[in-house]
Amino acid sequence: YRWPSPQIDYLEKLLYEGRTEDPRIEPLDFIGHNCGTRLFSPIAAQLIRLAYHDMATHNVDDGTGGLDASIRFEIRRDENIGDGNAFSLDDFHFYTTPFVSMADIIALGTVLGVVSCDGPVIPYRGGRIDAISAGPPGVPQPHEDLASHTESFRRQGFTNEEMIKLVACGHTVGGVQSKDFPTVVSRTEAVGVFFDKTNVFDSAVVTEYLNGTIENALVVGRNSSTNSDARIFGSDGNVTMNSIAASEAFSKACSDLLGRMINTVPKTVQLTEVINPFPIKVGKARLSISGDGSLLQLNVTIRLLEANPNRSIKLFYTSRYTGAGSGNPCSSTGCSADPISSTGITLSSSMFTALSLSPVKYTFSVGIDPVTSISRFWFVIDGHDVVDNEGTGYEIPQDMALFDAGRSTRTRSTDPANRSTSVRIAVRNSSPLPSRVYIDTYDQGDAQNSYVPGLASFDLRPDVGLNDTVAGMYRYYVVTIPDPVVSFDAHVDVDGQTFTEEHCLTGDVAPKINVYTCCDGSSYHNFIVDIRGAERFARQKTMIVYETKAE
Ligand code: HEM
Repeated sequence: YRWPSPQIDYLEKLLYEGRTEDPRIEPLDFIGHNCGTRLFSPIAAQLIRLAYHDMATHNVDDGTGGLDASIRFEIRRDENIGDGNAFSLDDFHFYTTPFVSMADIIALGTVLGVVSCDGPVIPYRGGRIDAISAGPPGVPQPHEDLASHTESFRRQGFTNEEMIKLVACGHTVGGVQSKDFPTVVSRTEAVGVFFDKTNVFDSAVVTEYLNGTIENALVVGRNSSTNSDARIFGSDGNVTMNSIAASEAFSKACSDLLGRMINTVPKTVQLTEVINPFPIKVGKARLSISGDGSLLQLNVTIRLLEANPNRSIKLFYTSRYTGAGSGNPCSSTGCSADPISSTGITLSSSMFTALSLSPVKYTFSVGIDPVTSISRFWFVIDGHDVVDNEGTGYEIPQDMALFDAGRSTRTRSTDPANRSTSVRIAVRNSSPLPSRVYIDTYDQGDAQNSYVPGLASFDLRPDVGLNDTVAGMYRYYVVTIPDPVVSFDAHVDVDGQTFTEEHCLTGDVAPKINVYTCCDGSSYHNFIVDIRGAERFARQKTMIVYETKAE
């Protein structure tokens, strides 16, 4: 890894901080937080089941199928019955990007789901590629016999012993619902029956099975033909179940096997290395134009894994253009700036809690002389520790095309079809003038189109109403794009060269959403005020959501 890597940077943040940079989108790790439930079962259970059902069509013989989000096209099959699957897909699609697939998010959902129910930390790799159509059927069903289950798991790449363990690991949270499986749990009997008596990720499903107190409807259900867990768990005389009865053995087995499950991918897919929390994480660097139009402004964050109230941290940068016009280039030691707060913000998330980490994030917002601009930056901690991207510094690749979220606007409407964003790009004056200013947009699709992302391209025109800012050094270009667009790459073609600003978020467009987190951030008391894009939050019953007028 070397900064910047959009894919790894994004996945690391989503995994460990539990959120994206888009202020409209609920943190991913809030979804199943504290093993919270949705309808009948823990949300975590719904996320894990979705990942298994997506993976279960893998064929180890020819290396096809696996965790590839083909479930997007298979969701209406009988073998995928259950609202949890559809809800989970809908949860996940908000987190895809042009460089992170739905399959990667489905896999990440299992890791976060298990941790949110106090289960083990499963090592996570990225790089999955989404299928573009349905795969063959093949999710095991409870009425099938042991031979067909054994063969089904063999095809998925698991031995008999691994099958027993994987089913126990899956069936430690959640249960069977009568509305989905009325022959297993009668509708008049109950809404559903949980697999074990604890609502956490633990070995109770194993111990209750071994000591005969289990109520799991797939073990002691009223219909013996659908007691698939009983057949599987007992298939080797309980040898395997006994081997994972102790909690450490259960945790270890589940971390390994659920890890194998999410890493079961088509043979053409190359996964990344395991993504561990970065000891030092530099966020995305954004160069924009200050509110009063007089300066360039660099916004960037640095996250350190350990809290230290006595730490001092400074950002240094070098000029892009030296001796140009009236500007004052930085000296050879660089210009310097302090963070907005010297104490930083302590982060909390499901993963950081599971790993006993309390990282601190420092935010820098640095005004920069537009004449000399900026080419690279680095940090110095406590006056001596230099953090400089292995010697090269953190590069600002270009200052020709800058997304100006503050001067872009977004229409408000309760009707999604009437919402749009007017995107403004500040383009640095050049000779010759740019031949083309355009954006490549990305939207995450929706349930109607099986969450297939939408890609489009829009040309911008000079914005005559808003021109010549930053001492006449930048000109604005504008285009209005439809609402589903969540991100775009902005390009400026000048004299045979293309300058690009990547992964700009329409969610950054003013008026801003402020997410105020009450209490310690680990509870559900989140108040979202001054919200744009309220539709993003409509499903979240645990939050108070309201919309205020534009500032
Ligand atoms: C022979 C293999 C399997 C069979 C026959 C089977 C069957 C079932 C059935 C009938 C349900 C109830 C679903 C509902 O009521 O909507 C269920 C739930 C569940 N299964 Fe499996 N399953 C198998 C293997 C697995 C595996 C390997 C995993 C994951 C590692 C898994 C994870 C889950 C989870 C987490 C739930 C609970 C979902 C919830 O409560 O919302 N299952 N399974």
